Amino acid sequence: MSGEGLTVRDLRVSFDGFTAVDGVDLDIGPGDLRFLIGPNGAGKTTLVDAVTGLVRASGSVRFAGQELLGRPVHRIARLGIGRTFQTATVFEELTVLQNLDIAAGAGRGPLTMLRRRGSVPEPVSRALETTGLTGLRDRPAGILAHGQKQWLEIGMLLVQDVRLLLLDEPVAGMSHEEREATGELLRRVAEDRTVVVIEHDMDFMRSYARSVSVLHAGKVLSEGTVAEVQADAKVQEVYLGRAAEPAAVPVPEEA
Ligand SMILES: Nc1ncnc2c1ncn2[C@@H]1O[C@H](COP(=O)(O)OP(=O)(O)OP(=O)(O)O)[C@@H](O)[C@H]1O
Repeated sequence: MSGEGLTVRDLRVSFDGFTAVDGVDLDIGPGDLRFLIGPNGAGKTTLVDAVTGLVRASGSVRFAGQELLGRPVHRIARLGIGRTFQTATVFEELTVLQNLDIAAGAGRGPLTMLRRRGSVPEPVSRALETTGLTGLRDRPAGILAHGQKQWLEIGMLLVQDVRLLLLDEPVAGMSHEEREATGELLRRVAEDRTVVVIEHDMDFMRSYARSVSVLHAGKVLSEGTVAEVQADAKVQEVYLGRAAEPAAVPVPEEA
């Protein structure tokens, strides 16, 4: 495994006096596939918003030796940090290839993009292969299945050479097969990048997480391997107290 790690220290985000992220510390090593789980409103998305510059925060967030807090969104992106949202944002009327080419050109001038139009740049063909979309490269993104759109969005981060990917519920609404394919894709991506996944799907988390941080009320409640987190009485209490959300209950496997 290689790549850069993410270090978060005493991260705090407040909205009008309400503290959504309340002194979070995280050490996410290079090549980790870290899942952030926790009940609704725990602060998971706000934490990712803070890392990517979408909300103001205090504390420290360092990636690849650089402090991120205080930088504007585009400068954080330029450091190799990219995210997806719960709804895929691809250009539906353009082909898969065109979507990837535009993403790859995000950091290039229009002349460079014109010169390259005739051939498929190497990072784009690699992203097509990694995401399994090579056979669909000339189809409009609008006809892709839900899962394939999410993979395209991940591919758009890969062609930008994003080193830290932050993915918000990447398997929401996916079929069983799509979930498995996504898990395998994330494993491939994490071979040489750092991946952070916000997730409510506990089966998916159990199958693919290398490490887990459980957030609750803006704080890190528990952290470790899947087995360690599942065995943590504090985690069981938080989830088992939420009978209205049975899908979110991480029942210990060997209990
Ligand atoms: N822009 C905002 N203004 C005010 N409060 C906000 C804002 N964004 C988030 N919050 C609040 O901060 C808390 C954390 O929200 P956040 O979306 O980060 O939780 P989450 O763990 O991602 O939840 P979910 O799993 O439901 O997406 C919630 O109480 C939410 O209502």
